[in-house]
Amino acid sequence: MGLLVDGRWQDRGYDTESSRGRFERSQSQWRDWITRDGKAGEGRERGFKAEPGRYHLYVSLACPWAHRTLIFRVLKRLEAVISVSVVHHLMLENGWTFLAEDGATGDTLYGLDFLHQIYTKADPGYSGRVTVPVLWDKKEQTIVSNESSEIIRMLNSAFNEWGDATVDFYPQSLRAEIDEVNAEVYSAVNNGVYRAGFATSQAAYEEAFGDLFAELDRLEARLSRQRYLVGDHITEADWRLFTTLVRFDPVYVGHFKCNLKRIADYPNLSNYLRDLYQVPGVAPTVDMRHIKAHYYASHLNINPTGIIPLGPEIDHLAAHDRDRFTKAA
Ligand SMILES: N[C@@H](CCC(=O)N[C@@H](CS)C(=O)NCC(=O)O)C(=O)O
Repeated sequence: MGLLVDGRWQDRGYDTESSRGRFERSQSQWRDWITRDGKAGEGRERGFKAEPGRYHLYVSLACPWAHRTLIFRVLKRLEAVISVSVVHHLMLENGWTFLAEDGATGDTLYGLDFLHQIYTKADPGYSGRVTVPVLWDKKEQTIVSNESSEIIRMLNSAFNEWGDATVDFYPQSLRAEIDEVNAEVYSAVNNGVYRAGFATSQAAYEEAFGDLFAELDRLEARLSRQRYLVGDHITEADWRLFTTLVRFDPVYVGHFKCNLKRIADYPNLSNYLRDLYQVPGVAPTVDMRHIKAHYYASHLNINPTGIIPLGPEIDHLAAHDRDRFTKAA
């Protein structure tokens, strides 16, 4: 694990010393927008026009943030419109690499060795973390965005001419509620598992752990009343929660010490997880081998032997009971 400083790669972990053992996620630095007409996003200078074949995603199948973008690409039917490269699941001294083994594709655009070279191709003086997902513009040869929450909004609305315009995961009328749910889920759950797992003080771990399970209890109650997080239609909020839930029992319970309960112990959350998993197109985006191997073998500060546990056994294709809401409606 490392980062770029003035364009030079340095092998360094997260600094938790200055924050009393707390893991604090850095802000993503590339925040431009692809729009239908090519106008720059609000407060931005560079504009990017939606065009088929122009853009590319660099993802890891292990990463929950990158996973969101893959789900949107599939469900918005953008596979032929936006191409993808998959990094290798191991992230060690060189960060994410393009070793083309075990389901990783290599860098299908330039044949580079490391993801950090994509960042320095876009900005030779870049300082910061080298994260997936990256939304890349093949025409301008630059990064449009490395912020998954914004990339999924672009995929949701900018490419409707070529994708499925009937699918809208961020409808105007639900935006305020979606944003509200996202904010809670982000800090306590999506980022919460990392705050627990990467904490280097007992107090920081316990704080994250408390926030996480309090929020899972609230979500369990919410999902006892309605099929999805925001009513009876799947929205962006559901996909953002899904990518954390699907990793929870196999990885976060053990590796990140989020072990008060498993998702399997929450009837509504576990049925909801199966419901989302069974949406056509979603299952192939879930690569449990990459997920487990990445976390357990890349974070050697947490798991020094790199041994990847074999369990648990989970059947995401088992029946779920979520139709009960639709039928009652
Ligand atoms: N805010 C970013 C976070 C992305 C992120 O942290 N990705 C992780 C993988 S799960 C990563 O690439 N980490 C490498 C690092 O921090 O050095 C987003 O949502 O896109």
